[in-house]
Amino acid sequence: MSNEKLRIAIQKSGRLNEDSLQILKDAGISIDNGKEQLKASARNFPLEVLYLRNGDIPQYLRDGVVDVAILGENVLVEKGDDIIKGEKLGFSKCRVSLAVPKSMKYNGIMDLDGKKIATSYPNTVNAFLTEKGISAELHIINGSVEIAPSIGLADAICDIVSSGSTLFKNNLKEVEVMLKSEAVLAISPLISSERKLILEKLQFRLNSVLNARTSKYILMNVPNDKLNNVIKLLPGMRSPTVLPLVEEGWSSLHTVINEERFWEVIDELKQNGAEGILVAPIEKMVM
Ligand SMILES: Nc1ncnc2c1ncn2[C@@H]1O[C@H](COP(=O)(O)OP(=O)(O)OP(=O)(O)O)[C@@H](O)[C@H]1O
Ligand SMILES: O=P(O)(O)OC[C@H]1O[C@H](OP(=O)(O)OP(=O)(O)O)[C@H](O)[C@@H]1O
Ligand SMILES: [Mg+2]
Repeated sequence: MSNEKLRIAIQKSGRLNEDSLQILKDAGISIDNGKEQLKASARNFPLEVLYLRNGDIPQYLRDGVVDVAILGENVLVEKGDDIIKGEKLGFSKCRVSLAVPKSMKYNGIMDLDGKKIATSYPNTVNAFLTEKGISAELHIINGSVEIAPSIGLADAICDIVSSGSTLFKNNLKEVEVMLKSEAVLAISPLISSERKLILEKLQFRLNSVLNARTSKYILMNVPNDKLNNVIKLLPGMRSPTVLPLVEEGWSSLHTVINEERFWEVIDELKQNGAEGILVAPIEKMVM
């Protein structure tokens, strides 16, 4: 057997760290995790994990020092346009937005022409403003961007927004959403063909976890004369399973459904006489 290992970078500490370790764990990969260690190996998968600062990861990918990473899409947009974007991982959802003081009358992006904007994402802002034909002066800071307007450092800011509470607390309002982001698998353009084979195995496992996370296994009892209506509401993996109940005229119907779709159709299921609806989590889902 080859000793080849895939090198993955994940955030050392911060918002992505915990969910990144969790998704690897759910994919059946156990990592010996001395918290102070900056490098660790997986026990049961050919994977070496490097714990790094997010902002440094695009350069490591570019140089081929790491093969793959878990990173916010927003970081790739800012400084990794040569990095290959893989699977979206469904966590750390946020947006990168422009915000101005609540008291400012904002009629459109032209109101920012000639203004000063504080941000940690200069390339993203520049690309956005250039496309709109706006020129502004950027003030680059690495954190606490939202206080810039209140201390007279800038007229507007560009930063990450999620719940909006940081903007609210700083008397700011979101005026333009420049991009939407979530954690993604980021892949080095220099990855070797040998390691690519390991990456494909990792991607297969991650996809099984992701499919399972967004799907539910549902069971319900349905009167036979309504079965066709109910089946039309529920597209399954191939098609639903229908089993007769002991009580005549009734069937038990089993299927897999996207959780959002389930909430969309629940009222119609009930209207069609479905009873005893059970919804169960799925641990892994191989398509
Ligand atoms: N409030 C938020 N809600 C959801 N996701 C967020 C939020 N803030 C940041 N993120 C996402 O998580 C990523 C990591 O954010 P975090 O603040 O932990 O790290 P950082 O300070 O940008 O990076 P570094 O590891 O270099 O210190 C961001 O790039 C973004 O994709
Ligand atoms: O819309 P909200 O839910 O309030 O989230 C947005 C805030 O979260 C991030 O900061 P973080 O807490 O990661 O602090 P940091 O600046 O130290 O990275 C981001 O830079 C915003 O300030
Ligand atoms: Mg942050």
